[in-house]
Amino acid sequence: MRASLLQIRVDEGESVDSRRRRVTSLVREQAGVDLVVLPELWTTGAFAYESFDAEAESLEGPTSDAMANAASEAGVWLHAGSIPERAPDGTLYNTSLVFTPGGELAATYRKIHRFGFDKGEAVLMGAGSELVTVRLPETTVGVATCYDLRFPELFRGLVDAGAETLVIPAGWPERRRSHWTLLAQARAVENQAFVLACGTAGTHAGVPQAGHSIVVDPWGEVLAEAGTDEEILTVEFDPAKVAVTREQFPALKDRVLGSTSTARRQAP
Ligand SMILES: O=C(O)CCC(=O)C(=O)O
Repeated sequence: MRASLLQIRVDEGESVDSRRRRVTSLVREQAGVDLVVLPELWTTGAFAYESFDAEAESLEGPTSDAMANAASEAGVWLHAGSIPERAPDGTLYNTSLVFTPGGELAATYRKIHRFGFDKGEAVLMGAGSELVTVRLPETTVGVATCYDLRFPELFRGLVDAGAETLVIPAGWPERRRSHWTLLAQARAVENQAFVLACGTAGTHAGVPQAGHSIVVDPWGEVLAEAGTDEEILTVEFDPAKVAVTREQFPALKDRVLGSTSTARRQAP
């Protein structure tokens, strides 16, 4: 299976419209790969909080339209990263869009863990609540977004739902790049799954982006890693390696869920 991660440069020197046109062309040029992945909130930038409201769109908005057309023109599965979605009730969500090679919207995922603590995305957007997997011909993809990477229980839920390849669009800051790489490898090792994590390049809202999009195999080996600037990272991988790894080193079968009942019995 071949995948291209499009590590898009997101900075204020380029308008949202111009970036949307540029990214649409880049997706069209990926004909021949099976899966294309874009980063989180690449229209606005993940830290451009003040533009979320103005640039929010519905699931039938300009980004969704452009991505549907680009996916069908290229004939690829497209994880189009995420958009600031305005839901019918007015709530904003950080919503990922996955398109089939025919350009149909196969799945949406509203980011569950919002970043910012008591500001930014955490107060401007609503939280998703549903785990999402998508069946591709070669593999079952589990989707998560950026800050979700820090929450291993979400990924265990995706594995329980059948995920073999974990796709994670992000707008991860340069300041915590070491966490990004470490956590991507950790999620791959502990879940014995491929991890395809696609970040952004550039600087927006004063936050330099880490870049370093990364593809990790179920043994934790890094198959490909981008630099810091805009880059297309194309990688070939064998989805069958997930079953082989899980069979040869069946750690997932040894999961034991802890219980608090023992501790309660021992309490005075
Ligand atoms: O967890 C981090 O360090 C970065 C998360 C983030 O930037 C995001 O979710 O947008």
